Amino acid sequence: MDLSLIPERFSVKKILGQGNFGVIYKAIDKEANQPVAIKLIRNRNGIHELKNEVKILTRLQGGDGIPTLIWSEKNTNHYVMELLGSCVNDKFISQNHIMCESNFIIIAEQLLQRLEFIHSKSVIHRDLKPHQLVLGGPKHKKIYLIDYGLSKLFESRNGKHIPFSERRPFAGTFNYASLNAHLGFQQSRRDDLESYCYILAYFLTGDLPWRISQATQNEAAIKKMKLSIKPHELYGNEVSLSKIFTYVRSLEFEQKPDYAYIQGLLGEYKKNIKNPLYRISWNLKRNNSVKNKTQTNHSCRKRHKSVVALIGDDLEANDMSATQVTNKYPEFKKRQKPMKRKFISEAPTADSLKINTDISCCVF
Ligand SMILES: Nc1ncnc2c1ncn2[C@@H]1O[C@H](COP(=O)(O)OP(=O)(O)OP(=O)(O)O)[C@@H](O)[C@H]1O
Repeated sequence: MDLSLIPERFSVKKILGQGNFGVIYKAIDKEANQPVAIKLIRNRNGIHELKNEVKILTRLQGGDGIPTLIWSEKNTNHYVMELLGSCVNDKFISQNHIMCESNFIIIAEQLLQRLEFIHSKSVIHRDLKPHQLVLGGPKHKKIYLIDYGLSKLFESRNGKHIPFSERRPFAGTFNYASLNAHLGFQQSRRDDLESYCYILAYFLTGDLPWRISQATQNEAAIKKMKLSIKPHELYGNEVSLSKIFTYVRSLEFEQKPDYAYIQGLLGEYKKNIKNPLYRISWNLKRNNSVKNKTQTNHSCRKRHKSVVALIGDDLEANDMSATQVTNKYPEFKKRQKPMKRKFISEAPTADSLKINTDISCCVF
């Protein structure tokens, strides 16, 4: 990586995270005497995306859960932003793809607020996925939405919506992209919300219908499944979540989503949570999360119901950690195998996309 253009003011310490386009470093801002994060693109191919990201981030500054931009300059290969904490997806994977219902609803509500905010600034994200949710703020209890490299303005300054068009190059990540994005339609607010629905299904069940089978790890198969997917296949008996998906799928291209309606449906889901917490907590025992999961009659969970129930009992009776649980129940461990994230330095090839469909993809 070419770190030579980073100003003296910043002293680079270590790599925090990597994506398809960039590497994120932790650094110290010597002037402000505070830690920061630097996003550096891997090669010149990413320069357009970096420029776009800085433009969009500038527009979104001040929004809740939006990383603060600290330093940027034209024609350079990096920018500096506020240092955030762990990626929510990494936490989720480290907890064996289990999320307690309190965390689930907090994340669902906060992500909806982030989307409403960015849409109010005429921005669509176009690459929503669990990796783009990072913890930050006081005690790292808030969800930040990151990575605006593929984002786009959907309306002009005077509020005129971009026109609908077809045969658009794909922008996004196959597993979480909307059906319209697969079909090559111009994206709009509704497509961010469809990706939102897939993120919710992933956090709720630990997977997505098209992720479960290795055989379906390619775009054509994912698109085919999304063409015929029914809400219950994503959310089981969670009626309120199914209603969100049905509503989102019914939105017109230019239609402003009714965020309050979606929030209301999340509220219905929330009513059924016993002892909800008001801040994110990754303490499995305290949240009684595995047991909560067994209480929800969901098709994806049903198949593993007996082993999950045993684990729930163990967690309660023996105060076991998640690692102890997975060691004791290899069947569970096998199911909860963490997804591998493959980092590539070049634009993704068809083959690499077949291996890992969580790679962002866009032709500018
Ligand atoms: N401000 C930050 N503070 C701490 N960690 C961060 C920050 N920004 C990003 N990260 C970490 O770096 C990872 C990669 O960041 P990002 O998604 O911006 O890279 P990318 O190359 O654009 O990824 P993609 O492959 O999705 O395009 C994130 O998942 C997160 O874990």
